[in-house]
Amino acid sequence: MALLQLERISAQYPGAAEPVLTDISLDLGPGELLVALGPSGSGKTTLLNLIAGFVAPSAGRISLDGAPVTGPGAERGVVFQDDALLPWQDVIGNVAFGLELAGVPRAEREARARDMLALVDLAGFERRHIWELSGGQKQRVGIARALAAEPRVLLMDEPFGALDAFTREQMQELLLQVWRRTAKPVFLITHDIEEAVFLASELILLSPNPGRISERLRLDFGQRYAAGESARAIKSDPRFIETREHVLAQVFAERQRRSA
Ligand SMILES: Nc1ncnc2c1ncn2[C@@H]1O[C@H](COP(=O)(O)OP(=O)(O)OP(=O)(O)O)[C@@H](O)[C@H]1O
Repeated sequence: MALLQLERISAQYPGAAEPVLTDISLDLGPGELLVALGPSGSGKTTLLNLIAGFVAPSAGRISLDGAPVTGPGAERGVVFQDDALLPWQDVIGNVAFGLELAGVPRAEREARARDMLALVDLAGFERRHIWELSGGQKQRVGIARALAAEPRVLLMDEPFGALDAFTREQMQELLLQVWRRTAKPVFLITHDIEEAVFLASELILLSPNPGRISERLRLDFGQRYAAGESARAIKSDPRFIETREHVLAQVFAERQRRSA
């Protein structure tokens, strides 16, 4: 059964002549990693904000566990590209911050924060200051913080977009490990084709003006990585290359159609 369901969603910003998204239907099932890939302006962030409850749809229905989504909620944890960590708090303070606001007692919230830091391979970093961390480590703190609230789904808005290429690959691998360890369903948006193909168990391609789903693909490269195959072996597999080229061709064909 779908945990998160979008049925024929459209969205339009006040005063805009055109809708930003039209007729978006998708399901996120348990243990899935759904990736939305699209060029700038195709409405990726809007789609994530609709699911997060930051923006309301102009038509259609969004539900989580069968209940309509009407605003933000702790059962949807969000990780942003530039994770706004609190500079005056140490690492564990940042991860436990939401739990503190929710009134969870100190011993319990610190125990949970420690577990989440271990999950993202940051055990031993609890008392570090935020300014002592690299970009990739900050993103891991952001993931640990989102998971600490025990959300039903994790929503990720271009989470690795600001990282250098090497760190970005490391973070993709870390995300797949976290995904395997927690079985947490993930919805992630990106404009990086290789990242999308590597991570997704289901990939949706978004086209702009107005944003809509132009193709859906079921993929298993991320599952293969999570099951122990090396990232290098997967990314040099002819099937991976073929899929990446197919997606690239779709994106270019769409761009050509638009400029014709
Ligand atoms: N709050 C807003 N008010 C009005 N228009 C907006 C708002 N947010 C986004 N838009 C418009 O909606 C369209 C889609 O934006 P959105 O950020 O969802 O796309 P995106 O695919 O995430 O793009 P990018 O990859 O550049 O972040 C753009 O034309 C943008 O100008």
